[in-house]
Amino acid sequence: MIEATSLTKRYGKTLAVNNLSFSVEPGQVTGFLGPNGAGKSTTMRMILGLDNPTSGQVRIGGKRYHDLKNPLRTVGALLDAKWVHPNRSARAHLRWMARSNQIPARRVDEVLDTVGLTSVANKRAGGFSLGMSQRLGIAAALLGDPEVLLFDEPVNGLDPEGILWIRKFMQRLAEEGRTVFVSSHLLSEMALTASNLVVIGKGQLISQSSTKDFVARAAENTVKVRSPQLDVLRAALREASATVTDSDGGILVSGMDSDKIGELAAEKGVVLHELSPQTGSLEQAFMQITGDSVEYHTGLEAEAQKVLEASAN
Ligand SMILES: Nc1ncnc2c1ncn2[C@@H]1O[C@H](COP(=O)(O)OP(=O)(O)OP(=O)(O)O)[C@@H](O)[C@H]1O
Repeated sequence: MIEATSLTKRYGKTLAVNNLSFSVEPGQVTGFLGPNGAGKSTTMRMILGLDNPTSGQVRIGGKRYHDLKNPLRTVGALLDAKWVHPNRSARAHLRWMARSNQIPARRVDEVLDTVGLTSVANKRAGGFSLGMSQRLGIAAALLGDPEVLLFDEPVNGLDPEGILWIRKFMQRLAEEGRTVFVSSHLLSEMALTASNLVVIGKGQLISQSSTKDFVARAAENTVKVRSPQLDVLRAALREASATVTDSDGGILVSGMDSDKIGELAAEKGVVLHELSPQTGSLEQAFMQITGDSVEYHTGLEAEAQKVLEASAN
């Protein structure tokens, strides 16, 4: 369990993390979502004692990182996959880490096997692909068999196979009862991976909820309607408190789902030519939730679509 209370970090004039409180429970993957520059990495560094809060605190299993007797046995982290001596083999790298943390050498082969790197254990880590480096980083995080695992943007730059592997792996770690906290700026990826979300923007908490609730809130749909009797329908919808805007020869309705609109049309004897829920508005809704000044990567419409498809399944 991770508990942040009024966590604040200032770098000169920049307030990177601002009065942030949240908790991360064991047994599930919790996504840490926010746009680039929102303060995710800074928060993770404070959890790991790599940076000191300006004020507030964060505890892992009730303790501050610096007060943990054997930190690697309590918390493992993947922050930067390329943090490996390039001429060392994967096995030598892990043995060196194990030695410096009083972890038995036999654990090295166990974690290599867990992440599927046994066959390349003696190869130079400097020659590894990004996907293999990520696996090695995860093996290192697992060396102390920790209860709590942190992953900072673990799927950045990975191919679809690598992304799928990491997603399944994190879910497996959570099923084993561990606390898994993973940061990303991609809503679609988090919607597929995490069952809970801590969402931040400009260093502040925007929401902490289940992923399902967050996506439902972000994806509040509009419905497109075409009809030869639009005037009648428009008036009936407004009377029923739905919001109606004209669009492309038809109307867009929000505040009422498609079932209800169809029933209302039937009641008024209105012929419908189209009644289609619009799902592309997730990005906009998400931007509203996360604030006006955030910058997201392009391609979010496609991302939004994937989220909606996944949440429908
Ligand atoms: N060591 C530092 N010195 C000064 N400013 C910093 C430092 N580290 C982070 N910042 C600033 O703090 C803010 C939050 O950065 P942070 O890296 O934590 O965000 P992030 O959500 O992890 O973003 P990204 O996904 O881009 O890494 C940014 O404005 C960043 O420029």
